[in-house]
Amino acid sequence: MYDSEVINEESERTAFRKVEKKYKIYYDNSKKKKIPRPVDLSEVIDFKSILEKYNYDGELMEGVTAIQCDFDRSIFCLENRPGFYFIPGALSLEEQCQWIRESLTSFPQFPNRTNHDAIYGPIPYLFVSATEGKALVFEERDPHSVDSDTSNPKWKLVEEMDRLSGTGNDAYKSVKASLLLRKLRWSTLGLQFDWSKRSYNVDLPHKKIPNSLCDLARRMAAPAMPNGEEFQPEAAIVNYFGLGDMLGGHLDDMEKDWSKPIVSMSLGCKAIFLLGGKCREDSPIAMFLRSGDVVLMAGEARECFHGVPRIFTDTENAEISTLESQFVDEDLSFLDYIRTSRININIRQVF
Ligand SMILES: O=C(O)CCC(=O)C(=O)O
Ligand SMILES: [Fe+2]
Repeated sequence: MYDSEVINEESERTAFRKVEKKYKIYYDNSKKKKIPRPVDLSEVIDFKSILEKYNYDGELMEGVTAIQCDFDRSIFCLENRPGFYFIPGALSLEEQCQWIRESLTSFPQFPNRTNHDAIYGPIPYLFVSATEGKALVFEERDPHSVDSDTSNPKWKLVEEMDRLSGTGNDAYKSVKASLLLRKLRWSTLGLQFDWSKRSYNVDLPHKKIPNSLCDLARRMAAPAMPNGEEFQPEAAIVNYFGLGDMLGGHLDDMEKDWSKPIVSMSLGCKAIFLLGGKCREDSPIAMFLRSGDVVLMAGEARECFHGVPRIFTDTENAEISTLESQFVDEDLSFLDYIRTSRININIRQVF
């Protein structure tokens, strides 16, 4: 579902893939610099300008509707994608900063799992280690050992200088924490998903999603909940994107009840989101996702292919200057990270 590298030949020819390729970053080779190929963004729906125009004269573009409910932000829907909701600027700057910090520090911590677990086991304090210039030294796992204690990694953090001076022991290999941070692609909160079985495994050790994130998700989900029920956040996936990273077209079909929304929050650099139809042959609708935007996918929209073909990290297009100004007065490591990254937190009710 998340492996954008594995795109089989058939899907190479679909309408979804065609649009994905249109927006994906390609470079034109010049002698010295890699220059991103210009892309025509005129067909990308921009809910920020839709909101500005709506506030100004009450007008909406064709195909877009506004829903009336007792929510303190404007919510837009697409006529031909029932169950899809877009809440531009739903999160305050403080909320954005808070969830960026948590996404980088506490969320990738055991028992939450990350894409690194399969190779390295849990890595504590990855973000801090990266900013302190540390390296991780791994002890080769003994293939005959039957150690099942996954909370006890077989490696230690060392100062970069120690690493350079060498351990003199060939059984060790090392990798810079900063490289692992750049390669962090996802972490999972709450009930853990077993990718190999493509299902939630309630027996895997897990920690509840933090209450404040649950409260936020419940509040955001309310407009899309059937019969005024309360959303129960049980699992979340945090996606981390650097320049050139994309999330291929997929469906999130592992949760039992599709009438409940997926609450999806964008943080950091601006991205293009593609919302397709129920098959890959349906041409997707492209829209911008900015830091603080929230998207809800419920009902029929849960059956629609979607993905993120592009993030923008250049100053003109990333649109994170206000977010940057929040981070300048504190730890600059968050600022460094978010300048070239996007984080998405999507929260699900599983049962
Ligand atoms: O990054 C996004 O905005 C979408 C994420 C997503 O679709 C997912 O994790 O299932
Ligand atoms: Fe998804």
